[in-house]
Amino acid sequence: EIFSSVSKMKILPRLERKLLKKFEDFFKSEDGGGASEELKGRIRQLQKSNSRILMNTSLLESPLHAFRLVKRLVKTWSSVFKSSAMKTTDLKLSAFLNSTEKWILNQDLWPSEIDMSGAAMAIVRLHNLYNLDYSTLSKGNFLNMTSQPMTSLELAYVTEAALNLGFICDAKELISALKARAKRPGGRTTRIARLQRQLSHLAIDGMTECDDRNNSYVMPTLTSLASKSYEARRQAVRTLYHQMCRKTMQASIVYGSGRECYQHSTFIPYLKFKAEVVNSDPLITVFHDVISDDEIREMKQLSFGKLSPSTLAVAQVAHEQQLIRVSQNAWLFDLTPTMKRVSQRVELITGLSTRMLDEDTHAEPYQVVSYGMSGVNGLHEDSVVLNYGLGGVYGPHEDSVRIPRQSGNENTPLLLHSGDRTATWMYYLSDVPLGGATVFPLLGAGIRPQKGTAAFWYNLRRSGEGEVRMVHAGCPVLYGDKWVANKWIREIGNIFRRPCLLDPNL
Ligand SMILES: O=C(O)CCC(=O)C(=O)O
Ligand SMILES: [Fe+2]
Repeated sequence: EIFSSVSKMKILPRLERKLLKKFEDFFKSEDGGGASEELKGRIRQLQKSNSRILMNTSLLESPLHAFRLVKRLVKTWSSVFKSSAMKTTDLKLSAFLNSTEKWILNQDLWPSEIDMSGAAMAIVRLHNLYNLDYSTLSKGNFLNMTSQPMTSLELAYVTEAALNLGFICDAKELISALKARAKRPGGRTTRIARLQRQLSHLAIDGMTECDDRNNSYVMPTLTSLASKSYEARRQAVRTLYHQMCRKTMQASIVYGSGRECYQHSTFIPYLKFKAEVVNSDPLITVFHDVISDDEIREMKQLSFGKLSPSTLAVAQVAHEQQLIRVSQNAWLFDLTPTMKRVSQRVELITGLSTRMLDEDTHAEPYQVVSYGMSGVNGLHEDSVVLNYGLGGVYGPHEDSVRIPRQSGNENTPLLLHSGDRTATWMYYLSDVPLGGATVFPLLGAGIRPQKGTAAFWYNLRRSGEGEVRMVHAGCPVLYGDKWVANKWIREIGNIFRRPCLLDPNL
């Protein structure tokens, strides 16, 4: 699928193939006489790895394979260029190496060190959150996919990523795996000593240990939570969020207490939609088969060139910054007949107006979100948009913007005219084989993405106050590609369709 974010990753083996071809051609040419057997051997080795992945690029939907490919392109290739340039005195070979390295580094999609550490971080985040086993990983297995065992160097990169994320527990497990290897004949320990030093610094900085792995954590009541500090509340929500992500990993599409199925009618008599109540109070509903594959294709097509890294929401802790939102988004207006029709459907089903006006608009344009690893380090913001589709995530947040979250909040002027985001309608534009559920930590409810469905809920109470229980999050994507389209429906244009009530409890 050309519009998927993993598809950019899938272009890489073809790019590597072109690079290999340049070497092959050079070896065969008159100028190639100076190439050593060693260099030819390394290229043959790389050809083998390249053909393996070219034959089955869907392997790259797995973070382990993705990491290994990026590592090869960044590290192995740079060592090929550097060491052969150092070892040779042949001018023609030097010139070839020089120009070829320049050529490849100029390819927009060619990954950099940042992408490599981003891929390693994705692996750690996924292991941490879903309680996966590092000894399985070090044997080269990720979920149900098997491959060659990881090298110590690869493991060390992943360990470094764990340390950079401040994941002490994960770093400890990885260091033990490295130590077990060092005991074998020929094992090396210098790298381990360095990683261990880094780990002890982290511990001194007062980072907590292994706190999130608790599956039996029970949410304190909302009233008792209200008296707690902001930090304590945030931590409680995070723990529940992680718990919910684990619970929904392999659940059926809808996970919640109030499951109930019904035919949702519209004012067009024959037009009914299958609906499922995910949670009854506050209400969260999932609607099935509300957007067709053709409509989805058009929506992705329209956003493809417009995707840019999502701005990060508030970052509380420096090292957690990258955990909050790893995705790209594009804004789409109702400019085509398809988009108009897709919006009318939202109106038909919810009874709310999605009319877009210059001022006092009833709804926002679609925010199409694709979860990838661009922006992982917050460093990528200005560079070429890369989206390798690894470990995309959106941490717990509320969609309503009544309380400006940051000074200079960009939403404030819009808020004055159109009111808050009364309701959220979210189309799911892809299936996600593993991970990537939308979860509501305070309600114990969750929705697994299914192409063609949509979720709907109100962010405000009838009194106009924000509904704090609607905190929700997108779980990290373990495998596959995730796309959603948000339609936020505004308050003022819908005041008669959803009248306000004075009772703050409603
Ligand atoms: O991707 C998801 O599941 C949630 C997305 C979301 O909450 C948002 O974009 O506001
Ligand atoms: Fe949201």
